Amino acid sequence: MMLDIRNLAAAYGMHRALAGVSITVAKGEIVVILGANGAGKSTLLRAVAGMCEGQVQGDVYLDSTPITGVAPDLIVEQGIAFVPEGRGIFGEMTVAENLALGAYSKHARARQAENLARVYELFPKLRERRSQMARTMSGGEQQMVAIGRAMMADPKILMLDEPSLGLSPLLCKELFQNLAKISKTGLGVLLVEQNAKQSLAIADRGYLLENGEITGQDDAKALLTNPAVQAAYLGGAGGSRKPASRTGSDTAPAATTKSFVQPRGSSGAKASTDRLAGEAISALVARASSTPRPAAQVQQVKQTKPIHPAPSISPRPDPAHYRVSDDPEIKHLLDTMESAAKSARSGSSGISSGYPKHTGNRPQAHPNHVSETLPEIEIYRKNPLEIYRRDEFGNLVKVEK
Ligand SMILES: Nc1ncnc2c1ncn2[C@@H]1O[C@H](COP(=O)(O)OP(=O)(O)OP(=O)(O)O)[C@@H](O)[C@H]1O
Repeated sequence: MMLDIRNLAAAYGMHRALAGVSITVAKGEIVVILGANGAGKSTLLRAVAGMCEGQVQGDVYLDSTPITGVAPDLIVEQGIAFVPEGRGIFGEMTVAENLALGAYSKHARARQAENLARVYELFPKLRERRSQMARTMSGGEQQMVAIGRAMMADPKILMLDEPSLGLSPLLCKELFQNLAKISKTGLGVLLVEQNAKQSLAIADRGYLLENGEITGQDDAKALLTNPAVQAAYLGGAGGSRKPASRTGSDTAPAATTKSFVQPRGSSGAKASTDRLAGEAISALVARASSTPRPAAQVQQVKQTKPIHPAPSISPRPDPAHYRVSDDPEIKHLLDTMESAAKSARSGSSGISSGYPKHTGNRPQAHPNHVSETLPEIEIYRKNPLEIYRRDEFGNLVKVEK
């Protein structure tokens, strides 16, 4: 087995995003992971690529070599290339320059010419447009650049996070046909997709990811005809391709979605609360207090009532003078978060003791000690890659994405 993911778990502070995930991808195989928004699909790919911002536990093997805890650039060097959601290509660089960036590892540099020929053969349009600025390319062409750049790393496994996002149906079709061509060259493809129909059509196997856990797996053809998969992902009765959003509609219940894919016991409202779990309560209150809340947000918070039963609600003050920290619901929420944060720091939640491998330099609280000071802020973010180009005077100028 080329890629072997065993028992992978990931958590962002208090929020568990993945648990016990095991997935395999063989040489030349296309494997698709289907899941609702927030199911943990991106976290899974980022964890395998060594780029997860949270704490990761479990084992990942590439051709039987363990790669868990290895730095992202070394994972690329070992043979896993990752095309993130949003592509991440450099708009102010030409197509050829973007492709060349993909061959930065020693191993890939040695095979740069060969890989470039392979990319141009797969995507003849990239050869035609090699001198064009990437930002002036269409969405589909930019996706080709992103995939081409990943292939310049000479990978054994290509991982893609929702590559069809934002593409027209015609371009989606072309994209999936291209992925099928790529797999025929011997690469294993691990794909996260919301476009279940077209991705399953080219895939060999698929996994269903629900609330961070694998809840089903089968041959792609069997999944295509599975009534539950059809209902949840293929526009069947009561189904929805985007059952829950992480952003604006977080708090809206996806009542029409079948429970087969709806994240269990969670909602967007809980997830967004958990995202704040690492931040100091004092900072949250200070930030909230200085920001008058617009009326629309008042409405959203009210919708969280079923999840966080609030104390009785007093009449709303004048919205012009409204301060978030005065809201009893917010106070209740902050109190809950603070006590959760305290118990996590005292070791009772098991999060800090359960994720020993990648916790960085975070100080570990003594198990019996409950700190009286407020929690410090924890930031799960790594520096983005920055690229500079020399101008005609020899000065370095940052190339924007
Ligand atoms: N950097 C982060 N910090 C805190 N929480 C995060 C972070 N990234 C993701 N999460 C949370 O982890 C959970 C899984 O997120 P993830 O992005 O992996 O889901 P997804 O299945 O890829 O969703 P989508 O289809 O919307 O991209 C969500 O609840 C999300 O809010």
